[in-house]
Amino acid sequence: MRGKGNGEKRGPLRFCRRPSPSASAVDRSLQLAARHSSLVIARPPSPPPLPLFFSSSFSSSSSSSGELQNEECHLQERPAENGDELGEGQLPAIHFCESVIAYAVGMVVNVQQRRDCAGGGVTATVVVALLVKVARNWKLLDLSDEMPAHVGFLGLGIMGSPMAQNLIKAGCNVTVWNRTKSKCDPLISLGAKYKSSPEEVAASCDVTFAMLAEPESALDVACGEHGAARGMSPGKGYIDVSTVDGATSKLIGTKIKDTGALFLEAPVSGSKKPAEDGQLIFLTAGDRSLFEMVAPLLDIMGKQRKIGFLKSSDPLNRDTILADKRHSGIVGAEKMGRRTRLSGGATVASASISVCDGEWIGKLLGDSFSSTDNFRSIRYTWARLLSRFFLGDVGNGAAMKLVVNMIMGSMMASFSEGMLLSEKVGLDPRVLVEVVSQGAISSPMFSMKGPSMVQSMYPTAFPLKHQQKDLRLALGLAESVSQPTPIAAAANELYKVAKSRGLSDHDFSAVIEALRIKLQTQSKE
Ligand SMILES: NC(=O)C1=CN([C@@H]2O[C@H](COP(=O)(O)OP(=O)(O)OC[C@H]3O[C@@H](n4cnc5c(N)ncnc54)[C@H](OP(=O)(O)O)[C@@H]3O)[C@@H](O)[C@H]2O)C=CC1
Ligand SMILES: O=CC(=O)O
Repeated sequence: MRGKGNGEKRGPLRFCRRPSPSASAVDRSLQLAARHSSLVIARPPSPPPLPLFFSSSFSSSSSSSGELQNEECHLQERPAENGDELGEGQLPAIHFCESVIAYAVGMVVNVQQRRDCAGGGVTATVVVALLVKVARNWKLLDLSDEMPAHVGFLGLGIMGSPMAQNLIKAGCNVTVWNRTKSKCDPLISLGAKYKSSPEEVAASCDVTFAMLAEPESALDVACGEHGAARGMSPGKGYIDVSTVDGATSKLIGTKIKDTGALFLEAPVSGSKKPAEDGQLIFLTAGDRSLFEMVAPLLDIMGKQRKIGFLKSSDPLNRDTILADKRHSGIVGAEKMGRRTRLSGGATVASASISVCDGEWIGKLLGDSFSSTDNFRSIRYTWARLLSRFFLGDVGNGAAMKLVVNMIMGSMMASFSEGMLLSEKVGLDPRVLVEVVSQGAISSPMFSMKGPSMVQSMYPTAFPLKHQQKDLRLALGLAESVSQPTPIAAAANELYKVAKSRGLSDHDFSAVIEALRIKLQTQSKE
């Protein structure tokens, strides 16, 4: 028994239960016992199957209106890696133990009663499972996953606000601070507490996230006069999710760790919309134990995909399905009939996936189905692909983020150049966007931003000034290992021109305006 109610102290760090626990093995045992009682007594619960991990790549096609029509998911069997976790379908160990306890005690009761008929076994197992459930509800037996009870959030800009909001909506106890206090108000109205300095937030919370503009503000908020470090102490944790360079991150990490607290750098990939939808990718490094403690929080803010595998006696007739954490069940799958033989002899099918709000579509294993209930009768296992990566020592998360954003900044500059060239030679740039979206260089970024770029509109998701900052920091990183990066360097110059023309707070796709200015200047000469 581990007593740890909401906010209760357990050692220095307080934990609470996950806000939305998934159905436990006991719940499932009860459902199973009710529906297939012979299964419950016929044999003890099976051990968790060996973990299977798959890498996936997605390509999407879009309609002429640019709307996402479907996604195709290709899977390849691969060894387990950082960021992988087993899904529920594979019975995490804790749920397995619960089932074993329920079953074993049920058998003991059964034997003591000297009843060996099936009905007695079922009754005993169901009674014990019910007792376990009651004990769990009364916190006499708590086998659920845990997460830090009090969460601080510093920096409520484009990214920080929706991230903190998702934590609040998920039931976390969140305390916020932002330099401009008015940005805290919408979160306070959702239930967040407010403190007037980073120090006070850190002092009152178990873990504190920070999402600041650039290295200087990240450093100031963490280590300044009333910075978070002053409120830190052993058992607490500081997670900096801002995009900064490795040196800044190391400095912040050292100051935090000097207080006895734990530190994790965790910059995110994904912009305003992924932050709102809880679909971010976390690139973490630092204290592994803090990474594990805050994993449930990262999963609230971050992307999760669940890939299911229908079991079939015919290895050539296995199907893959994809679930999305925003939906309670599998979001939908449509059999394509295309199958791929993969390395190691494993065989999985390709399936095209459509999100359809909980309703089933398509066909699996040749059977039509239209409801979640129908699906539940099909045996399947699934792996959870999590979008949080633990990359080792502090600095590696920052470096990964800078490399990714260096590529992104160059891609956007190149896309802009192509759009202007297509215009110049008399092509319709809207058609270019469509052509690009259908081919090998398609990217959600081009499909999302292309249509508004054609209209010279740049609604801010990722501010141009931050993209230029990332290019600057990436060039510094390259310099530190003497690697030439001519393409990124050229792109950086364009973003600098855009900044000097007052486009800092526009979306980074406004870099096309810097090219336009160059064209106009040239034609005047
Ligand atoms: N937007 C995006 O698509 C993404 C951004 N990022 C990165 O996340 C970080 C935040 O980005 P985003 O939310 O877009 O940026 P915003 O510019 O919207 O927000 C910046 C935040 O930093 C605060 N801040 C700035 N300077 C200071 C300072 N001197 N002292 C205290 N606080 C300060 C701002 O406070 P105030 O409100 O008072 O100005 C605000 O809370 C950046 O590092 C960015 O590169 C990462 C992934 C995607
Ligand atoms: O840092 C920006 C992003 O979109 O990721």
